[in-house]
Amino acid sequence: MEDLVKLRDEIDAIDDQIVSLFEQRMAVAENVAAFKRSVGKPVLDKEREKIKIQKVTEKTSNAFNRQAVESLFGQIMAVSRMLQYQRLASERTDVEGFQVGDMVTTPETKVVYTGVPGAYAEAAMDSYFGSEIRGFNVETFGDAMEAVHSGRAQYGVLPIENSSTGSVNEVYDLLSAYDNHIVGETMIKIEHALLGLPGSRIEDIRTVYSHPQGLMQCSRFLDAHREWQQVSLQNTAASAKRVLDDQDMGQAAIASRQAAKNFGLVVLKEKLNDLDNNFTRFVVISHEKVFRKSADKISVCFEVPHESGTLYNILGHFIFNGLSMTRIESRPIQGKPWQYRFFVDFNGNLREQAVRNALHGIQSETEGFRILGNYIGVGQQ
Ligand SMILES: C=C(O[C@@H]1C=C(C(=O)O)C=C[C@H]1O)C(=O)O
Repeated sequence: MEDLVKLRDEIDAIDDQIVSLFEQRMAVAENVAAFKRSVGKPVLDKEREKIKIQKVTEKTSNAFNRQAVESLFGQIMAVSRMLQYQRLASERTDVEGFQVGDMVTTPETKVVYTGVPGAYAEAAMDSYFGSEIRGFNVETFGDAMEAVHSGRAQYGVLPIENSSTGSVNEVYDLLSAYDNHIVGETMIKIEHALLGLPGSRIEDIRTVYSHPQGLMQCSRFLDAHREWQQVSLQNTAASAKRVLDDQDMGQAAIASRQAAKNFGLVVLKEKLNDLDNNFTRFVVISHEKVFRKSADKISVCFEVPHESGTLYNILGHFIFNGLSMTRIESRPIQGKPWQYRFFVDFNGNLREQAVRNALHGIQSETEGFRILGNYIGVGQQ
């Protein structure tokens, strides 16, 4: 025991030196930040870091320490950069052109959703905006993005995630492709039903239409009817419309009860989803770069270089600045096999310094960085 106390004393003495040297190093890093600001040089200097790692690892005496020193200095330089980003971010007044603003709607405000009346997106629009707006529908998610981008609609409502089947990939891809921004979100409970023509019976069904998500969310029910042909359409309400248009007793749609009402269909079976707790989260988008003072959730996207440890370093900016991530998603980058664009949601407001620090660092160390929006998040069930 005596020995352990002695050894720990030794470690303590060494640690005192490490802390003191670390603080000296950080003070120099601060001067580096001031110099870089004066000449307009970026914080990250990959070449210098590479040489640095080479030099310090050469000074080690065995393979274990070589790897340990590489990792340790990777970390030391990462915090040195974070300090520099903090200094530089505190001088910036603007965050990517986002302005504080309120969402004002009037009975003339045009809001676009995808699908035909009765689509879940229409229900999401109603739940977010109420009835005092002018909603209109388009066929595809791309059409909705385009309508918001061109100003034909002030807002758009698009599904982004389902609690049982996950992300709506196409909407993620459109969010990164278009210069539109998330200004709100809403969540609705999805309850699928099997809809047929009046007089049709489950025994006669041969073809079932729905959105791919609708088919996926009812996979257990459909498994029990494997002889049915499953056909994907743009959205669930369009599937109901198809059944009405074709007037074929052998066809059914998986859609909402509301869609049955809208298209004069009958409910052949209710509660089709595998899970009773089935929610879809919708984002509200706008072409304007606005956020509310009370906004508490931020979505960003970026690409990281195809090198080991890069994502780890980027996520370090959230952790180091005390920000809590709520979601991370990745999508393949078109034309760059096995490279990914990441989408991260985290809690915060663009006016907070910690958020600005983190975003400045992430922006500087990634490609194609974008703030997708800062909005009021809905409680995830
Ligand atoms: C301190 C600097 O800024 C960054 C941090 C480094 C470090 O802590 O050693 C090295 C290179 C830069 O990425 C610098 O440019 O020297």
